[in-house]
Parts: sequence; C-alpha cells; structure tokens
Amino acid sequence: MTTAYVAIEGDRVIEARSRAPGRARGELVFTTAYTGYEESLTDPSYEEQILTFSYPLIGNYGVREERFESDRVHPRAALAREFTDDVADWLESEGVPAVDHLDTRDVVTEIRDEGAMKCGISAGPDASRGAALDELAACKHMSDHTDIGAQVSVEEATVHNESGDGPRIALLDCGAKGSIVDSLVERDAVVHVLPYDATQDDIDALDPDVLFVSNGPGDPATYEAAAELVDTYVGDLPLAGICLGQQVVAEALGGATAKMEFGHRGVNQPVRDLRSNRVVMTTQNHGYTVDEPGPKLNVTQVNVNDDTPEGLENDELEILTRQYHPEAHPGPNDSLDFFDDVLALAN
Ligand SMILES: NC(=O)CC[C@H](N)C(=O)O
Repeated sequence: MTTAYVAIEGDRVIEARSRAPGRARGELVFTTAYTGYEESLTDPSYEEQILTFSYPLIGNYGVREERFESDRVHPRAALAREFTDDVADWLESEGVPAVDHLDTRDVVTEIRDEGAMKCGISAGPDASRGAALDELAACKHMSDHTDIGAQVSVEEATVHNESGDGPRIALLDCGAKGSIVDSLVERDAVVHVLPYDATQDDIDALDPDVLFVSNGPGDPATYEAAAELVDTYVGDLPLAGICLGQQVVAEALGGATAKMEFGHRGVNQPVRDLRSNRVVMTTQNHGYTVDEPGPKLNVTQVNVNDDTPEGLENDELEILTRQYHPEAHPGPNDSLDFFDDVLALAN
C-alpha cells in the first residue's frame, strides 16, 4: 500500500492511504449518503470537486454500470474511511485518485466549521507532501470555473424516446443526470437533450411543450447565457428545473443565488411543502442556493433544517422547479410525482 497526501486550506496536510494513484485538485465537499456511491461518483454536478464520503465503508455492494448517472466519474478525487477493492479499482481505471484510511469525521467537521474549501491531493508511489501543496496552490475557487457547463454538457443534441406519445421536452443539459432523462422517458415523454449553450433557434426548431433546465456543476451565476435563454420563454413555454435548473430559472426571473457554507449533500434532507405541510425526504447535492427568488416565483417548499428554498413555482406562468433531486438515484423516491406535475404542465 502506498501513501496519499491531502492538502487543505491553511496548508494543513493529512497523510493517508492511496487506493488509486494520481494528483488532483478541487473543492472539498462531503456527502452523508450511506448508499448510492456509484450514482454520486458519476453525477456530473461533482465536476471540479473532491468528494468525501462521511459513511465509513464505501463499496460494499460492488460497482455496476447500470447504476451510473453518466459515462464517467466526475469528482476529481474521492475520500472515505475505507473503500472496497471494487471501488478502488474502478477509480484507478478512471484515473481518479482515491484515498482512504483517514479520519473522515475530522475532514467533515473541518468542512462544517470552515465551509467547502480548496484541496490538493497527491496519491500513489510518487506521492509527496509538496505535490499535494502544489495542487492546493493551483486550485481555483468554484466561481472561477466560468464555463464549467462545457465540461459536462452534450456536444450535439440527442433525442430519447423519439416515437413516444407524451409531451416533447427540451432538456437544457448543464450536466444532466441520466435518471432525469429516464424519469421523463418512463412517462413516455420525448426528450431532446440540448447542449447547455443551445440557442433560441435550436429550441424553436423542436417546438417543445416544456423547457427543462438540468442539474449541473459550478456556480449558477456563471450560466448567464442559459438564464437569458430561459428568460425569453417566460410565459410562452412551461419551465421546469432541477437543482442548478432551479437556480438558473430563478436568475432568469430576476432572482439571485448565493454560495452556501458547505451545502447539502446526502439522501435524507427533509423538505416541507408549505401548502400541504407534508415533509418528504430528499436527495440533495448542491453548494449554492436561491437567495432571492425574485418578484414572480413563489417559494412552495423549504428545507426543514435551514429554511432554504427547495421548490419554486408560478402557476400562471407554468413554472415548476426543485432544488433537490426528485429523480432520486441515489435516495428516496418520495418526490417522483414532480415529473408527473411537470408533464401535466404540457397539456
Ligand atoms: N446538483 C446540482 O445541480 C448542483 C447545482 C450547483 N452546481 C450547486 O452546487 O448548487
């Protein structure tokens, strides 16, 4: 077994065990999810981040491609108390450093106290403290990744379930999880997945019933073009969004987003619907939040822990967004009806 070095802000270096070699840098975040490691590691929203699992044993039910959310691993590196060989081998084959045998409680406490922070990693036979510190020094703040959508979006438009009978969805792919497409296709929608920088002509050519903005990595304020595009359809097309999609729709409607201290990442985040007073358990993965919904959007759901907006709606303008992940994968299925509600807007 070889050594790994994890350098965090303040130039503190943690020595641990390398399970997959390499160098990496990214924003250090944690998830409390106890299952769903394959889905989390392939979720494009983790691009440019280093993911710490707070659950101590990661990999105990193997690695199966059917559970992947995209075609590659997105976090730049992964940390856990213990990775199984299955996960370590998978990450090695993907060229993504994996580090274990470190006190992840300590790492999580540090992130909770100090906020998401920059991190540098050096792991494997050639690892050194200096290399980890060099990676840390080269690490950018998340909001300085100004075109991160380009790293995760499709390059060309694709269509799923072309012969379906359901509504036509134009899905702006800012790094969409596969399960979002699957959830729509299961309901027989025709899903056109469009590059994150699609134009009004691209959308109009499809004559869609709904414009849907996907989840995605990075600072929502850097997706200005997507927000401008959404703005042109307010009142003309029903609008939907998940996670980054909610943030972009809010910005399009005159709202604002802000960075959270350490975000919400896990599969047991309680969300209260303000109309029914019902609480659902949700999957989350976000580091930014809608700070100001703007004049037209109503906050219809909130996070029970910190009151941040989890659902935004405008019935008249036919807008429906969620900050959490109703498609689950991983996580509870409590909110799958969101997709039925979105498709109902098309009628
Ligand atoms: N899962 C997502 O869509 C994340 C949205 C955004 N990148 C955030 O961190 O808040």
